[in-house]
Amino acid sequence: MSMIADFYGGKSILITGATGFLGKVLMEKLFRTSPDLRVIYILVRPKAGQTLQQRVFQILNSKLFEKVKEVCPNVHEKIRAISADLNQNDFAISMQDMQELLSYTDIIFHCAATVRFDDHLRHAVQLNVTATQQLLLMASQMPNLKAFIHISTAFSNCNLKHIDEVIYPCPVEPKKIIDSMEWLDDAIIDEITPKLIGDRPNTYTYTKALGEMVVQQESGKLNLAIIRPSIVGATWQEPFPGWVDNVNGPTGLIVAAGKGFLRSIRATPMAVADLIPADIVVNLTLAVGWYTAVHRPKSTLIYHCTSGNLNPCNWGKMGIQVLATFEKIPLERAFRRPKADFTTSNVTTQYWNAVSHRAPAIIYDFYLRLTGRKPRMTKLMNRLLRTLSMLEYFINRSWEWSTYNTEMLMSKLSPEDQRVFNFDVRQLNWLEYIENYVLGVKKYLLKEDMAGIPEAKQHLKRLRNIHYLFNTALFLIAWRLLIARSQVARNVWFFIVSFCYKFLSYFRASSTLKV
Ligand SMILES: CCCCCCCCCCCCCCCCCCCCCCCC(=O)SCCNC(=O)CCNC(=O)[C@H](O)C(C)(C)COP(=O)(O)OP(=O)(O)OC[C@H]1O[C@@H](n2cnc3c(N)ncnc32)[C@H](O)[C@@H]1OP(=O)(O)O
Ligand SMILES: NC(=O)C1=CN([C@@H]2O[C@H](COP(=O)(O)OP(=O)(O)OC[C@H]3O[C@@H](n4cnc5c(N)ncnc54)[C@H](OP(=O)(O)O)[C@@H]3O)[C@@H](O)[C@H]2O)C=CC1
Repeated sequence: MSMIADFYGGKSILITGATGFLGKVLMEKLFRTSPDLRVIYILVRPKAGQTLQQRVFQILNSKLFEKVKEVCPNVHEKIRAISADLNQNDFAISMQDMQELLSYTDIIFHCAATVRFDDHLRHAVQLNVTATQQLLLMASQMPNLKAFIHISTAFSNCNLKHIDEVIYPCPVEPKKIIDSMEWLDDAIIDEITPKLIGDRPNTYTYTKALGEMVVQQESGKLNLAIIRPSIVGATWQEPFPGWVDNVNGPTGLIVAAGKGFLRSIRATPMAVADLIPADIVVNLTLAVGWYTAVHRPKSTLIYHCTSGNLNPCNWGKMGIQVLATFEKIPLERAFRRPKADFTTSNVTTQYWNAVSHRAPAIIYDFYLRLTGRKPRMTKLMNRLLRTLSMLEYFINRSWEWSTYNTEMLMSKLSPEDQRVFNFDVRQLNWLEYIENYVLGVKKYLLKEDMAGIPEAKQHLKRLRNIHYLFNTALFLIAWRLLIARSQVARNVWFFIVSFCYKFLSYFRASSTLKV
């Protein structure tokens, strides 16, 4: 009997960010392990021409929710999508919906955020700080609320090397930042952004740190906890291995490597790749929700959901395994063969960017133009290089996160809960996980059919032949130009030709003698 699953039975749960990567895995696990929960309220905005209902329908009918439908056939009735935009005052929730949320909510999981690294500070503050503050205000008016779980990031303090499960204050109070965003114009915000974020690499990590401070300021009144996952990757085991549906973090680079766009990346192979599977994050989150509501710790506990100190893997090992998997199971219609390497200096990075990224893109676009098609590769490559430059900060450093609270919580779980809500990253086999991750990228993100593997391998063989042909042609042209211009090259060429001629004459003469 799982105490955690039992706890969520009959409860009304509010999830923000339920349409996101982590939110969907969280919802799936809740429905699968506690099908008798009362309702899950999700705050959703209409997006990309889809209504709320269409968005929910699409999620529930996706591969991710296949198992849920077996254990909870009436899942459609248990999900209540509430129209909300976290950028608006009171989230633009109708009075009636607001009343329902305030009256019934038992637990809140706050996952919504902007995870873009390059977001304008005003927008990042609005979503990651102001919206958190507003949600806390709403929470304080909920008579039945038992726990508020805030999802932050292990990188909110990435300006430090060793990070404990505590809140590190930012120099400027979040309230002051929120106020200033209301009256400062964009130009001034742009000017002060580097000063405000200080030694953090982007507005994302900075605003997530401010969000934590906002949560801490409410800790006297509410029963709160903060979860800090590191780099969230595809699922490890549940509902099945390798599930992933967006390109954030390493996923996009795995796609780019598999399609042959990514040939070199500035990374430190020995740096710790602090990846954490999405299902581990979700299991910890649900265990924290239970523990916070039932045991009501005296202070707001912070839980690091990281892998580095318990079961470290490095980027070198990860990269090699990604490429090894693509050897066996290639992606379809690759641009070039998957073959990438790590570089460590700025000079070599610039060199390989020019030779391995920009030059092939220019040549391919030239070919597209010649064949009457629209060039697109240079644009795509520029975007990839921009993305690489944004991610580089995280793949050239290592951090140490202490995990006392997470380990303490593990020890409080019954053996059954440790099994059903397993967040023990020590049990994870990295090579197996990465292989499943790559497979998941192919199947669930790119929706490629496994039956297409022989054709994909054939395509890679063709690319290899084109590569050899191209290199030979390039060499011959270069050589021809060289001997036209240099006496030394002509002498070398004369020497090689006469040597070959003599060798052939000798070979012919000796074979004639034998006869
Ligand atoms: C020895 C052998 C070596 C072999 C090596 C080869 C193997 C390679 C695999 C291993 C590589 C490991 C790399 C690890 C990278 C680690 C990242 C760590 C990040 C840690 C952050 C902390 C965790 C968090 O808390 S937050 C969650 C993470 N958030 C993000 O990841 C968001 C990042 N994305 C952005 O901020 C933006 O998308 C940005 C700024 C990168 C680009 O913005 P832009 O406006 O230019 O474009 P978009 O419209 O957003 O997208 C354009 C285009 O790019 C695609 N794309 C987006 N993100 C990625 C990505 N991560 N990788 C690749 N491609 C990406 C996107 O889909 C769009 O494509 P279209 O085709 O145009 O639609
Ligand atoms: N992915 C990762 O590697 C990590 C993530 N985290 C944290 O985990 C949480 C979830 O991240 P993840 O699932 O990856 O992110 P996603 O980008 O996949 O999801 C973000 C969610 O927030 C919602 N959202 C954004 N803006 C609004 C808005 N204005 N109104 C309503 N909803 C909005 C999105 O809705 P919509 O679908 O409408 O856009 C989406 O559901 C975040 O707090 C993030 O900081 C922490 C560490 C690592």
